Amino acid sequence: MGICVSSDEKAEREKLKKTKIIFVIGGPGSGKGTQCEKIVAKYGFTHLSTGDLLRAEVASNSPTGSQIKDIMQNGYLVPLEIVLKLLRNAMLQKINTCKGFLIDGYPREIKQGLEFEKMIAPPTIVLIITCSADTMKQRIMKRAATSSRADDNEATIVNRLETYFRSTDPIIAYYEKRGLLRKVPAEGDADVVFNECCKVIDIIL
Ligand SMILES: Nc1ncnc2c1ncn2[C@@H]1O[C@H](COP(=O)(O)OP(=O)(O)OP(=O)(O)O)[C@@H](O)[C@H]1O
Ligand SMILES: Nc1ncnc2c1ncn2[C@H]1C[C@H](O)[C@@H](COP(=O)(O)O)O1
Ligand SMILES: [Mg+2]
Repeated sequence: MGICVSSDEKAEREKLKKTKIIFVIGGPGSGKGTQCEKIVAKYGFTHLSTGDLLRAEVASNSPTGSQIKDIMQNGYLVPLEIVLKLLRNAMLQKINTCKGFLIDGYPREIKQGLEFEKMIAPPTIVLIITCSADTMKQRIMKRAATSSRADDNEATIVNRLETYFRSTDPIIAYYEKRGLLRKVPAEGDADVVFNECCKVIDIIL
């Protein structure tokens, strides 16, 4: 017997497939959130950061929040099922008003990308913000002075960088092969980086 899909669910899937979806990836502190804010201001897209969704879950003291708190505090990846469920729900909440999605911090592994396509839709492009590990570290340590993030500390940064570099090359190769990858160098000033992001986005509008 086939799986029964309700007409509401079919309509949601169709809407998600028609919406522009930009994955924004890059190392910890590379500037994903900063660029997404600028893109939102110019293009009116909806910004969803998986890190923000997970931090909100921790702050809510839900059972899932308790399950992932230590993982995040130590700079490791949260299980895919948890991240994707939060992300899909957040997308569905915005689908009727959204001009396009910026999915910040996802995918962190190829299987996240594959499962997203199965459950939601393929990305229109994958924007990768690139800078050196030293630059990332310096940016996070500067942010640590004012952020309340439990993972903005030297010990966790080491793990976050290791996690990033271990899992990212296969993601780059996978989306490059499909012609979806767009690289934006991010050593420079945030406005210079933004200018490069705009060149990439203007082409898909
Ligand atoms: N191009 C830039 N030049 C200098 N500082 C920057 C630049 N882009 C972002 N920053 C600063 O670096 C810090 C990290 O930026 P941001 O939060 O956007 O990174 P992120 O990739 O979202 O990090 P995370 O993965 O930890 O969420 C912030 O304090 C931000 O103001
Ligand atoms: N896509 C993700 N998969 C697994 N874990 C994730 C994902 N996005 C965020 N996380 C966890 C692990 C990260 O160290 C923290 C903070 O994310 P950030 O993008 O730096 O805000 O959350
Ligand atoms: Mg961020």
